[in-house]
Amino acid sequence: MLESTIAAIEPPDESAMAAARELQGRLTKPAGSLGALEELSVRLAGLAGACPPPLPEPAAVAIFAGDHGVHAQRVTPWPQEVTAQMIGNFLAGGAVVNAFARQAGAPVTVVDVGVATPLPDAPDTAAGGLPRLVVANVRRGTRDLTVTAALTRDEARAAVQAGTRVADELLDAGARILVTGDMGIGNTTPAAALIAAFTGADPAETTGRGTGVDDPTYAHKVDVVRAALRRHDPDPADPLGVLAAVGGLEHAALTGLILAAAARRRPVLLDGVIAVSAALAAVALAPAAVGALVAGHRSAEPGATVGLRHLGLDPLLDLGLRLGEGTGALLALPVVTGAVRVLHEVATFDSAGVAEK
Ligand SMILES: Cc1cc2ncn([C@H]3O[C@H](COP(=O)(O)O)[C@@H](O)[C@H]3O)c2cc1C
Ligand SMILES: O=C(O)c1cccnc1
Repeated sequence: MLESTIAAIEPPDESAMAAARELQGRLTKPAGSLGALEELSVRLAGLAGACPPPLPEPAAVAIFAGDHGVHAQRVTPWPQEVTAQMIGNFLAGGAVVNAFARQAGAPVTVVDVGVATPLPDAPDTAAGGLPRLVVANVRRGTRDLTVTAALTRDEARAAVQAGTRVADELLDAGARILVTGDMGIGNTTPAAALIAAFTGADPAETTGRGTGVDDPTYAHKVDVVRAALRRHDPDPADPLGVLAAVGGLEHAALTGLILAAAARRRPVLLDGVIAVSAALAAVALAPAAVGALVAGHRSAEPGATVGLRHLGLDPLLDLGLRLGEGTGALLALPVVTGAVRVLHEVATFDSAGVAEK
């Protein structure tokens, strides 16, 4: 199943890109005046194989949640139970991601792909507007990657496939763009390890303060990432092996979501450092998947910048966010829609009777 998804991912359609570039040049604005939006519109035309590409509406947010054995190494000050408790908050509509999703008009799906502690009772989602919960728990949290591989290869594959299934469901239901979200206390540590493994950057460059650790904890966290890489020596040519050795269940599921969307020529709006680490795995598995990726924002986590550089992606927003959940990506959604809307709605010099220079 994963192999057929990967095989279906094609490079961008050059003629649709050329048509979008040409159309941008005829619209009633100075050439290039929409800056990064112009190149984004060209990329989305290439992905869709059409000019103009479809408006990315409606969007759908998928928040993948998992726990982490490396939590035992005190890489985060928060108790592990907060992952499950925040799922309760998401399902009740009370988290930051819910506020931003309501603003964007995007439904939220919360996926338990590897939470370790019991989930709180879900509120009655029939009430309308509240997120849906999908239970696809592969195991109750990863193993401690400083001691052993975080996941078996089969577990990593199962988590990737959970992500592809969720993407397929959301796209079948009519979503035209997928927005990535994550929840998992401790998950910036495996993200830093994945980014170091796929880019070759030093753990000191890929590790950040996550929820806001103090100086001694930060130094320890860098050591933990360094020790994990030394122990497992993950091979970037074996992306599933990297995800298994030093990844997380939500990271692997996000990799699957990206691959499935790319296979169906639909864009994925990336949130923060967890999404970037998953994107590196997806692009290692299928290089052409990069054509489906839009970087929503530049997370304050330094690994996100290292990963985006490796992917050749420029983030749309740079607001110093360091939350995750999908928050930064949701704020960028109107920018993506605007970039495409220009190709649909703006008059040409010819049609509007506006003189050219
Ligand atoms: C209340 C709360 C809400 C969150 N929402 C997202 N995260 C974010 O912070 C966590 C990663 O940071 P670290 O690796 O330092 O633990 C993840 O759960 C991520 O989604 C949160 C964290 C907390 C505490
Ligand atoms: O940017 C992120 O994705 C992020 C940053 C800190 C904590 N959790 C997530």
